[in-house]
Amino acid sequence: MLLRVQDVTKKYPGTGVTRPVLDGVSLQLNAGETLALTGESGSGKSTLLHLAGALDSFDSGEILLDGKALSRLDDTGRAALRRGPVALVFQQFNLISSLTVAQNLSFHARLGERFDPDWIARLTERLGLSEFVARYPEQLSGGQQQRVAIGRALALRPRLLLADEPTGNLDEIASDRVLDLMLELVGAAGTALFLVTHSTEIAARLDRHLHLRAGRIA
Ligand SMILES: Nc1ncnc2c1ncn2[C@@H]1O[C@H](COP(=O)(O)OP(=O)(O)OP(=O)(O)O)[C@@H](O)[C@H]1O
Repeated sequence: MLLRVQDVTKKYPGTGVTRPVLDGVSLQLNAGETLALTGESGSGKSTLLHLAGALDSFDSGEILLDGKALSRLDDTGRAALRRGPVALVFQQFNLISSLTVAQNLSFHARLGERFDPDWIARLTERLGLSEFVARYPEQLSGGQQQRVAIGRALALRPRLLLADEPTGNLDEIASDRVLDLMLELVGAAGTALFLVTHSTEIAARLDRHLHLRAGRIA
């Protein structure tokens, strides 16, 4: 079992909201498996993804990644996770504006000492980024930036890719193409994918599909 979320609850303090945002959520994800999470706006999808990526803390329950309890990790342990086993793609791509496409693609992999030039060359080619490698993010379209963000995450050959609406800014055809590529590339890297989406069509293409309703798996 790669990811195990056990009865997790989460409240955001200071908001005056007493109902937990996540209210006893449990799920499991095997190595190499793809899982879609849908749910209405505000149902807690992004919160759950953030918790799985050790970006935020939870109030009770436990999240185990490769058997490691996330509640017990300190900042160093959390940072180490994101330089190797776990990679994230969010709707805001967070590309580094002072680095070229080629440098953005290899940045995290170099930091995590997982730089593999052949794999990055394959990602660059498959993601259709070859002609843009010398450009800076601001010289790219939104869809091109999105593909760089996906490539940068996969450059790590992570065990788990957490993706929050990674095709949310694309039209249907572009979104299908990017999803095809993501599925191909996570398959090639043996990476498990945990993907938040509003689209039931996208969700249907993954191995499994869970739905979150008001902080609970429906
Ligand atoms: N940092 C925060 N502080 C306080 N409340 C928050 C914070 N982040 C999210 N929330 C609240 O938690 C709830 C769940 O938010 P979350 O972003 O997880 O939902 P979501 O299902 O991903 O929504 P969407 O589909 O609109 O992105 C919402 O009611 C939101 O207002």
